Amino acid sequence: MATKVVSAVPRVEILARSGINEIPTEYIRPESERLSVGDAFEEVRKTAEGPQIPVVDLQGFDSPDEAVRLACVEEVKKAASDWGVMHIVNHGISLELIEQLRRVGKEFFDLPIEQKEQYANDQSSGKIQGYGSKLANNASGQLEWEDYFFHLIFPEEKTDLSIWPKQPSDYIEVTKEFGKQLRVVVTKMLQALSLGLGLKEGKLEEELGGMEDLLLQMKINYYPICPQPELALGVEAHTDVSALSFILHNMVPGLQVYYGGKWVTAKCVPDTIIMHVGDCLEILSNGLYKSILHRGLVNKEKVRISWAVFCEPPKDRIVLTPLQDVVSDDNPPKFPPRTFDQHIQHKLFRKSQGEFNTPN
Ligand SMILES: O=C(O)CCC(=O)C(=O)O
Ligand SMILES: [Fe+2]
Repeated sequence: MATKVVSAVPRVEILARSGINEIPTEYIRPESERLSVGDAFEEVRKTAEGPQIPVVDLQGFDSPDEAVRLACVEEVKKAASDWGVMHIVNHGISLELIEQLRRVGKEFFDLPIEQKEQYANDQSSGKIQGYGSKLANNASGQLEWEDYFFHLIFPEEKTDLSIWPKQPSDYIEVTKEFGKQLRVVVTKMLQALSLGLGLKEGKLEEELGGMEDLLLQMKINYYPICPQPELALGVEAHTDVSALSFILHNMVPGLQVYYGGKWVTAKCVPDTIIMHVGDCLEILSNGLYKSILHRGLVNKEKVRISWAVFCEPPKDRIVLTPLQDVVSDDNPPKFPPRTFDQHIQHKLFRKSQGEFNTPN
């Protein structure tokens, strides 16, 4: 008798398709947080006025004219130190490749659940790559309204293609190519950010492990339609532990960043990639570049898919500490030295102590 693959982990997609009008209590956010949560489509309309995530044009960075190049560095520096997040235009990745990436990710998530379950991760045994959903990691058992697929995409020799989707048949080819091209953008951004700190352009890249050891990890976030978007979050408020994170999405709103004491909903700006400064870069720059608090809203109308790529230093080999050139007697180090792994453990510990009381 054929047995059906049934996961012990509840998939949000199944829940969303079951026709429920009310979401289970595990997905309902605490009352204080709910005050600022709403349907993403309604929230993005409200953001039309007020401060907006800056749009940064990277074209000038390749200019032979030094003044044009420096103006671009200034723009990147300003956005990274004021907001810690920006929409990048003229990033250098063709729209065609981005469309292909969107297509193969969507085609994977369009597969029947049983097929996706064959790629299920197993967080309890440390197998973190693959298809997954958030497991409750605190006493309140709070869950997020999303399923995801997580895997390393660069450097190529560290990828494990055996766990990548085999369907659609060009998933691997397209995603590999995207990883390669995004890696070029990573170098460019790290160069601009290094120059912005008054450092040699290769400094941040070198501090983070360089071509061999800086890892690009991709998480495809799949947010099903939610019958009560004003009660749930797709991704709860957090800062990224990475050095940099890049986000593409299917032009459905959802991302919010906490700026100036308010949640600002990101607009869908065509032909741009969103880039966040993560905790590692905040540490290296001694807080000049900000790792901004952000979260994901859901909505009643459309499935949202986002592709987040986290650029991470090696776990144990590098000690992250504010760079010598950016600290002084007037600007002493704001962060103690920690490896990436120690930083993650420290954050988990603080969370388990209930220390992150997120703003409303
Ligand atoms: O879906 C998004 O836009 C944001 C996702 C995110 O913040 C994350 O995966 O860390
Ligand atoms: Fe994030």
